[in-house]
Amino acid sequence: MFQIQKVTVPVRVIGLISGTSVDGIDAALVEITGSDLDLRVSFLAGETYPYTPELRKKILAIGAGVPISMAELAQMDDAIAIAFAQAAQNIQIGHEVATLIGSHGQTVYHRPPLKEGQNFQDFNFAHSLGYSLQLGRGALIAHLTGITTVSNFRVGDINVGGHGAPLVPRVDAFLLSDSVLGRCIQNIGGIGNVTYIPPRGDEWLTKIRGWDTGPGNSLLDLAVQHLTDGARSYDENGNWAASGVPWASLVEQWLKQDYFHLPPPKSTGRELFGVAYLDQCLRDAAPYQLSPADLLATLTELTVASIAHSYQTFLPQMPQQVLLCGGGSRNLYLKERLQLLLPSVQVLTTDQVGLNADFKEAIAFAVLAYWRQLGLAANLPAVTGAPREIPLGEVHLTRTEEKHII
Ligand SMILES: Nc1ncnc2c1ncn2[C@@H]1O[C@H](COP(=O)(O)OP(=O)(O)OP(=O)(O)O)[C@@H](O)[C@H]1O
Ligand SMILES: CC(=O)N[C@H]1[C@@H]2OC[C@@H](O2)[C@@H](O)[C@@H]1O[C@H](C)C(=O)O
Repeated sequence: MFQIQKVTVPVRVIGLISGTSVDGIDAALVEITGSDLDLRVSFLAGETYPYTPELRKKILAIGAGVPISMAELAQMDDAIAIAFAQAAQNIQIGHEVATLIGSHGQTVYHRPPLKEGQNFQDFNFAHSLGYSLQLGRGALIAHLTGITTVSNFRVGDINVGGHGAPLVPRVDAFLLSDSVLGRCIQNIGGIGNVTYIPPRGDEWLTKIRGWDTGPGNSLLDLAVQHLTDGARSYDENGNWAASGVPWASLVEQWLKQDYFHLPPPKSTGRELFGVAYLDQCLRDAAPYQLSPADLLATLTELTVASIAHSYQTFLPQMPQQVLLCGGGSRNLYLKERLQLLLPSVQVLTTDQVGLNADFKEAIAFAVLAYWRQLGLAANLPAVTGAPREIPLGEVHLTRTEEKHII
């Protein structure tokens, strides 16, 4: 069985994730040494492998609540695992083979745990556990690639009462902290999420915070698809939105929504910020007869205003820097608007401090798998709401490794 001993020799790991944008599988091949403050990741390759249009359509459909049979669910689980295994094979071309895969899989459903006083189907389960389902089973990825695969990272945190998300903050802490500067690492994928990292010092790890800020690109992408009858899937560089003007009173109205006022720990998904949410936004905007560009500028403003508002409301103090990552970090208009709303803060991307902004999540799941093999904790209780730190992920051995155990 593959096991990491004292890690001074780099371990070659593949990280795989498809996020809430469902745009394809991000694969990163990295070499890792160390464990916490000495953690070092060297990025060897990164690539996004798009899903086939049929598979993407099915994933979006079940995510939007279209009912399917158990047999179809099992088929989807395997179809996604096959696509992930293929991505793992492709990313290794031209490199020495990896010894470990960390696969997040594809989230198709996420229900955060209930907070005290919230109702669920007429019953008040004060401590009801959350539920999060990622498809693309790790066992099949290990079977097809011949590489030990760690998957299903969220369930361990959820089983002890946490949200199971976000999980990247602990990795952010060790790869992106600074001895002097306070930083927010802001991912803008389909959903936005933040990691607040105070300068390294006494008890700094316990002072880290993180939560899902709300919509990232999800509403923007859906609006672009709606406005172009599906001809375009996103607004490249935010150019279309940049030609419009945000409608302040609508943003103000939308910011009253409960999620933005819920204190952390909190997590969300397309279940909330999806098609039905955009439909409501379109109904709210109808009386103003906004041009398509104004609508996109207004939705962009909701994303940046929800980020800025959550920092101002929930952070112990404002950071000196915000480091953007995820696809939304490429939206120049969004970046410009965020800088305007946070004038005292320097808005950069993680690329500018040496960590690839497009593949940071894939890199993080490589690190989480590596930590799992070392038996190290992966969650941060202050972020997920779990009562304690625990190692996360299920380890799937290859067939050869299994025979060796028998
Ligand atoms: N050049 C660009 N200009 C504007 N937007 C972009 C650009 N490139 C990517 N995006 C946006 O980023 C999205 C994809 O982001 P990303 O891959 O980080 O999301 P994800 O990982 O699926 O989501 P999550 O982090 O919520 O799981 C695209 O759907 C698009 O909206
Ligand atoms: C349930 C789920 O898949 N959540 C994702 C999603 O995408 C962004 C945000 O919502 C974050 O909470 C999380 O992903 C990242 C990788 C995380 O766990 O840190």
